[in-house]
Amino acid sequence: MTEAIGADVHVTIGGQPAGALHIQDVRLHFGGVTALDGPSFEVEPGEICGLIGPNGAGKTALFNCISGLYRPDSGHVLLDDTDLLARRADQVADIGIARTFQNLGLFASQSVLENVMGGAYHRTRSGFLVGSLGLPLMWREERRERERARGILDSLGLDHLESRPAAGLPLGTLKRIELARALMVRPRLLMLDEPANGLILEEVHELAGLVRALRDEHRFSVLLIEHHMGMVMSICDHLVVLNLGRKIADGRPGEVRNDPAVVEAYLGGAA
Ligand SMILES: Nc1ncnc2c1ncn2[C@@H]1O[C@H](COP(=O)(O)OP(=O)(O)OP(=O)(O)O)[C@@H](O)[C@H]1O
Repeated sequence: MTEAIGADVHVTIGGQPAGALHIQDVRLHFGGVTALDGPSFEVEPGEICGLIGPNGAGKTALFNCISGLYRPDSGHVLLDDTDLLARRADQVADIGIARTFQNLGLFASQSVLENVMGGAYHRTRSGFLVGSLGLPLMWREERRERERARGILDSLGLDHLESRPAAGLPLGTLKRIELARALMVRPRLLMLDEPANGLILEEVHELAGLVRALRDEHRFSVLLIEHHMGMVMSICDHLVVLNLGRKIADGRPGEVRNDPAVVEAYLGGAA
């Protein structure tokens, strides 16, 4: 079980204005497989946009294009006016893009605090390893980020776990640790890849409330891949539906929910 989190979450993550994400005609092939067949859409600053669709629709492929892990064959991906396709995966955090992974990206043997601090690695001039050699500037950087990580853990009700290794902690707790690590980026756009996967219903409700509370307080934009329709419908302002690499719907959740193409491609199949 995860600890109860109220809707009133206060986290010191530092303010950066939310970014608008522009996806324009993105195409990506793997040999003969078309992963992305030209979807275009916008995520407005501060909105929670759900990216849904059946298995193999291209959702994770698009996440990987945004976060620099895949290079599309053509198209444009921008955060405000910054061209993300000109950046490497290790550079996108610098402009305020944070993501979580479908299968968790935590280091099992590291402590919870070390895992969360890893989210700020890009911010330090040296990296924490050099800092541990004792150079004063690096040491101050590390201490500053350590305090920020502690503040975020505290706000998410995880502070009592900071010295524990990630290994062996319940899945719901690990998901929140990953979220804490993403917050260390001071996100302008937070990308969540199936955060509810594997959680029990009560944990999904808690997570949904937490994501919305964080967005309400910090006004970052959220792009959410999620198969759990209860979570999607309860927190998304906007939905984009992919099927076979193409966008088949784009609009408010209530409208998209009843779109015949969506019912046919995805929601109907899941019902
Ligand atoms: N690295 C890769 N190599 C080859 N094919 C890939 C690769 N990544 C994705 N694909 C293919 O691209 C298509 C889209 O996959 P993707 O993982 O983006 O779907 P998805 O919508 O995230 O599905 P799911 O909901 O199951 O996670 C699929 O046909 C997949 O097999």
